[in-house]
Amino acid sequence: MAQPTTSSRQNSVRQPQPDRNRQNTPRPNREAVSAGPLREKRPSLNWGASLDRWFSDQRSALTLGVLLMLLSIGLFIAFISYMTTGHADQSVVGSAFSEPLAESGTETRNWVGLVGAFVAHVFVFRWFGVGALALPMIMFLAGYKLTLGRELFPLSRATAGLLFLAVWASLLAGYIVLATDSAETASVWCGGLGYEFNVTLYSLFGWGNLAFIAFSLFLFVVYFFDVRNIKLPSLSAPDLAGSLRSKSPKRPDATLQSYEESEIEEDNEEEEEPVPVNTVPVATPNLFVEKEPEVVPVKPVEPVIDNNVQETVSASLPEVIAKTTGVTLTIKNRESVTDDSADAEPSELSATPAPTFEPDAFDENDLVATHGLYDSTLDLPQYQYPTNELLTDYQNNRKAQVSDDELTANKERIETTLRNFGIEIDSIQASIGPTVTLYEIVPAKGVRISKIKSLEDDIALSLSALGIRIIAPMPGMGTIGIEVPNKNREMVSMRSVITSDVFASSKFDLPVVLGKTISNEIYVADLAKMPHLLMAGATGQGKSVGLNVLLTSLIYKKHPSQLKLVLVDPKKVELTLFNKLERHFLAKLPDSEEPIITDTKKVVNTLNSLCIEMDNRYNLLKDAGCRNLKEYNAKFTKRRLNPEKGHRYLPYIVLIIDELADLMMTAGKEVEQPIARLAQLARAIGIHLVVATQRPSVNVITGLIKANFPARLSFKVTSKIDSRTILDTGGAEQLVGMGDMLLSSNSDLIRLQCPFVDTNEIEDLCDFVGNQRGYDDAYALPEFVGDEGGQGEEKDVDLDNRDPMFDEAARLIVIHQQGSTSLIQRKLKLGYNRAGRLIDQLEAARIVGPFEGSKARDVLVQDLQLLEETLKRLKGE
Ligand SMILES: Nc1ncnc2c1ncn2[C@@H]1O[C@H](COP(=O)(O)OP(=O)(O)OP(=O)(O)O)[C@@H](O)[C@H]1O
Repeated sequence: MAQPTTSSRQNSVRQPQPDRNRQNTPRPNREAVSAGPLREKRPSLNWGASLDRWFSDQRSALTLGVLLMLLSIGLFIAFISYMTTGHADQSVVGSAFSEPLAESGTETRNWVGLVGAFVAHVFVFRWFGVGALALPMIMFLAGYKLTLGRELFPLSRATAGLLFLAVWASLLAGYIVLATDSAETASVWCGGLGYEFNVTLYSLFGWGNLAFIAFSLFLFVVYFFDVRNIKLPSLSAPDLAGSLRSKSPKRPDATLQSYEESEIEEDNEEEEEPVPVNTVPVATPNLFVEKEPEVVPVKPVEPVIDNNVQETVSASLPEVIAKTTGVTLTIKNRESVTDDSADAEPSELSATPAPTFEPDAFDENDLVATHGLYDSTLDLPQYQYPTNELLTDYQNNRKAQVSDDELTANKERIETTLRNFGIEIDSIQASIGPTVTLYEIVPAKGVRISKIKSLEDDIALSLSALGIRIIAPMPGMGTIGIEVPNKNREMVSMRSVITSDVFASSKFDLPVVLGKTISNEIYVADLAKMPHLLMAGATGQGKSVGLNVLLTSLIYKKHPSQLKLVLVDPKKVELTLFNKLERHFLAKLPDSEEPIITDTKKVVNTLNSLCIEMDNRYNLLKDAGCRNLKEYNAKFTKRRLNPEKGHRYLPYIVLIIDELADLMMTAGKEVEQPIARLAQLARAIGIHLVVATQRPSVNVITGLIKANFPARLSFKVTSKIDSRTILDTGGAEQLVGMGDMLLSSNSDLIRLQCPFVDTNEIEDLCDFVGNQRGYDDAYALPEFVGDEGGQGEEKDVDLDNRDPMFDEAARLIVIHQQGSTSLIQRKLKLGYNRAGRLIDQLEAARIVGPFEGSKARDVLVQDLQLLEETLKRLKGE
């Protein structure tokens, strides 16, 4: 027989085929189809792919989902019906195939007819008995997921659980049926499986097979709920009552917020951070709870009866066990709690503090599939980025052109001056910048560059201009540059740079627009890469405007959830306008009233607090196996980091200090050390420093500070020495003020004109942002108790009234030999305040040494044995 030719096969492929997915899959270009190698495109050859396509088509999923739900309801009714009418139907089902169908159909008593009776007969009578009900439940859950795209309960776990219960219920019912000798009437409850199994087991163990059935339940509970240990209650009656009460009060539909509100009422101090208003975590507490779960300690709890709160949580299996047997199971697996009980704090299920609680079944794939990527901006979903109209359009001042006459005259003067000193030049070219014009000279062969450089003052004199700067040689150009200030300079408006393409399309992490270069290009830098910036400039030369420009750039580009500012303003007036951003962009110490720090003592505390934040962040990065903030946040966004282990989205923190000189005078080493420490280490974890000073002298910009600030920016300074101090080279003393500046970064020196932003514009900007809905409070930095605070508190520590977690914390500290609050915080999952109180108590008990700045305290007890003795002594045993 003639085989079809290749072309005839191709033709058959090109025949119009009914394709259900046509609307979803882009239709291939006709020509491409006819011209391309068609053999590979034959859809009929790849069943797997077609099936995949069919499933990925939302219409198919919807159809299948609804079908499954309908079937599950039908089956459920059929099974229930069979359990009541099964006996009557058994003969009908038995004779169904020997008699006409219509006849059998009319005889059947099942509510879902003959089919219902038949299916129920198989599943209920032959197999699982009452356990068969699990089947329609599983089908319903699967159908629900397919139809609505989300899960009522985690499907795989629910299926596993229900399948177990199906078998187990059948076994238990089988046992009861056998024990009561009621197989004749009640075998429908246990099904064939349960009955036969029990009969077999009975012949082996007698009535002891109940132990087997009970043990199988125990095994299931252990593995399904990942139970690690059983704590027999050593609690007194009120303790137990307290502990049970502490876990049960819950509104059935309690959102995370409402839960936290009640927590806040209980212990206001425990609050660590403003609760982010992120809709995703609110709806699904299984996901990103930004607040660390607090372990509920076992302590006598005063009965608190809250009328709003009812014990309506559907008791989970471990709870039932706990209530009925008095044995508390410590549950490790968070997901074991069903969806609505996921509202519950994990540790609430344990009557004993459970520092070992580590939810490890954190299935990020499931989470991303169900909820999508984490979006920090959903904290403030309505937030509007500032509009360009808030900034003034300085049309009139736009261009200050240098006239041709001015250009030629300057060129000639330069040439003459150089010739007068015996220097010949081959060519001279001018490029006009906003503030200065650069004359680029190609010197004749044999001219020594140093000679030209030494003529700086003479050239300035002949041009009768201030602020001439000679760049000899121009880096990478083979020319010599002479910068001559323009008579009429251009004012670079903030609006013109913000609206520029370079800035608008910038993908930098922390883009800051620093100004215009000499060739009129807009210069945008990434503060995250700098990674810190030192700024100097004599008074009135544009430093404050420069800081405002920097802040404006960041506020224009960043969402409040991504950036926090710590503003230090010892001059008290420069940054006050930014007060309005308190609930959006500012960060402050928990106890401080003012979001902008003006008091030196507070500055020291804030800097140390940032060091703690840095340490905390490093610990988080270490746990997450990430090298820097970007990787960490990317991982968090993909929901691969478990918030219950303390992980959270980490915003960038930019610390701005407006006047370092003042601080160095009043606090010296106290500020120098944390600044240097932050500058050395904080880049990777997203804390960046911008430090400005009027006096760039060596006792302000010390070697320690300078070494850690590779990017430095100088406005006009008063002397060459100052210029050297800040830039390591002269030149800043030659600048012409009003935002004329030199940026030294990676050994490049660039002259820039800083944009101008006026106070009115800043005011409008801050009003615009500040009037929008923000967080409840400023971003809370970790609490830091200064030296004298620590001393004072020591007297207040009452060791008779120790924290319930005291022993646990002491053991932790001794095991790790590290007296750090953050260790307690992380390992015991406590708030900062409570961890701080614990460390004070540990100090009072002489388990740790006194406070030593941002370093961890000494641990005074060497091993656990000694510690246990100390603990006994404290208890008076
Ligand atoms: N980029 C700029 N473009 C145009 N004019 C500017 C620019 N920067 C500053 N000026 C002018 O210089 C004045 C002083 O600037 P600014 O207040 O920033 O100085 P400062 O260095 O902060 O002074 P101080 O240290 O005394 O606070 C401004 O009022 C403004 O008129």
